[in-house]
Amino acid sequence: MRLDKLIKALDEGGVDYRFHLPPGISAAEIEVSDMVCDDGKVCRGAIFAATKGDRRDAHDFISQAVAAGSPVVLCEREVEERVPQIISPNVRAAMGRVASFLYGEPAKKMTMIALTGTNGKTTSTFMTQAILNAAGIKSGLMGTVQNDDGKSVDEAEHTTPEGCDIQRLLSRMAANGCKACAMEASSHSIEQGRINGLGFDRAGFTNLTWEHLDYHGDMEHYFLAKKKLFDKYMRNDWKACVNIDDEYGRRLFHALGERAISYSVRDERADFFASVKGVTEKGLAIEVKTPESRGGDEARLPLFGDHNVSNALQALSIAWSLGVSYRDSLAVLETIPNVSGRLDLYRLDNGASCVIDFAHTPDGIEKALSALRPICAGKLVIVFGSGGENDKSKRPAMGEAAARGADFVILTTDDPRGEDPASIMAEIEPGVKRHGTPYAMIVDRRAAVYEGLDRAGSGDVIVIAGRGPETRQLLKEGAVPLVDREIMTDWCALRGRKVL
Ligand SMILES: CC(=O)N[C@H]1[C@@H](OP(=O)(O)OP(=O)(O)OC[C@H]2O[C@@H](n3ccc(=O)[nH]c3=O)[C@H](O)[C@@H]2O)O[C@H](CO)[C@@H](O)[C@@H]1O[C@H](C)C(=O)N[C@@H](C)C(=O)N[C@H](CCC(=O)O)C(=O)O
Ligand SMILES: Nc1ncnc2c1ncn2[C@@H]1O[C@H](COP(=O)(O)OP(=O)(O)OP(=O)(O)O)[C@@H](O)[C@H]1O
Repeated sequence: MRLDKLIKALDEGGVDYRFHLPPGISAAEIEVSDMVCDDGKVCRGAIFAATKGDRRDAHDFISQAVAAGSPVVLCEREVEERVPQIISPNVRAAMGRVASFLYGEPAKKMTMIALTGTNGKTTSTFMTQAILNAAGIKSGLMGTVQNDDGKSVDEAEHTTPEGCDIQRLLSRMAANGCKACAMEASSHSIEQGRINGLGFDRAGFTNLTWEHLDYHGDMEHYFLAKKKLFDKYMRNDWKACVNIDDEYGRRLFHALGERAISYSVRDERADFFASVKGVTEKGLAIEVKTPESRGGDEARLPLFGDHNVSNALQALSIAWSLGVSYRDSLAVLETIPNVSGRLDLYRLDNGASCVIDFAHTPDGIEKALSALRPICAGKLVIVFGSGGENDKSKRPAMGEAAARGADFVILTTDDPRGEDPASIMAEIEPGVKRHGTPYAMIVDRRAAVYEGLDRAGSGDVIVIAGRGPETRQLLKEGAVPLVDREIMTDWCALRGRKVL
């Protein structure tokens, strides 16, 4: 796209910016084709968006970006480099809007769906995408685990990418024939304006529990950040699907009025309701009521836990609101593959089971353990830690949830980042001590998992929680490769055990 055309689009789109064009440069002679916010990713023709982060001010990298081929910068103050400058007071919040015009407003070509909430976003987003794809509505996906542009799948860096990365991904989805995009909207991304430049046709709210209070301060502000999605980012004729089993979900449901569709695993009056009729080692038998049926529709989900029934209802209600029959959706959910690292269950040849799960909040731990209790004939053991340099207040509550739900707790290291792993464990420990559950503290994660597996005999279930499919452990010294599933398979190899 020619720069003068982009500038015209920004003017017509009402974007708040000031344009600085150094003398002797013509905007009509500059081609821009991409936008990045990391100077290491600059290629010829890419606009460099200079954000201010927690650690660095990217204005310091503008000269490197220009040298690498950036013909234009999006920045917060005029800089010396002799390049055209799109100047905006908050680049992080502006880049999504600017990039949306650069990439031809790709979101407008698709049905846009955003799912928010503390837990369950990834799972519900996967389910929604699978249902839409099966219904012939080709759908892309953006989320914590991966980004899918309709052709290829890449590992994700963030739950919700930066604004320019969102728009680039959407343009690839549109080019690959996607008619919809199901994405996760984290509270950070809403608060920072990473989703600016987007409008949504459907949004979902899964739940709001203790997490990210280091960032939001308290639950009220955390809720208000999530609520902004529904107040500021919805298009005409939007609908929202809301979990009314959650206290904040009920509040949101009442605030949204007739736009809201409710779902519940507790309250039969909800628009979508499901109850668990049976639990086996293969999953759950559920009965479902929808706005079109009075109940009696049965389905077998290859998943565990009420929380996954809730996630299934989130996806079912979103798809139904887009015209997909609930029976077709249930058929898809009956064969849905497990989302990587979400209650991945491995049966070992000694009769024990090992489960890898991403639970990293008090509620996630509680839900994961209560999902596994019905299929645990023996002892339920949990191995987990808590991430460093994020919400410290949740640590004792995580310990308490683990001690309440498990028969044995092993505290260990998660991603300590710059913090001392033993100090993090010491902050979880008081919560564990509130119950009489026996526990151990083993700093080295591999040794902790080995200890859990060594303890597990026939009928026992050991849950390795907190990291799901993550591949790198973030230590003070830097990132090291570490995959929980590989620790389990290494243990099997060492002890001569097999995964069945
Ligand atoms: C690692 C880290 O601390 N990152 C925080 C930081 O991001 P940042 O990328 O701006 O980092 P920075 O190092 O300060 O760099 C500033 C800018 O300079 C650029 N740069 C930097 C170095 C360089 O050599 N060249 C260069 O161009 C960077 O690309 C960046 O644009 O500053 C941002 C603004 O305050 C934070 O949002 C961000 O948190 C990262 C993204 C993060 O993961 N935050 C978490 C809490 C988060 O957002 N999580 C949610 C999911 C939450 C959930 O639901 O669980 C998410 O959506 O991912
Ligand atoms: N609906 C739910 N309610 C409570 N806990 C859940 C729910 N769904 C999943 N969990 C738990 O939370 C963990 C993370 O689930 P999932 O990845 O679907 O959520 P998320 O919202 O994407 O999380 P994050 O944004 O932190 O990646 C799961 O491993 C499980 O232990």
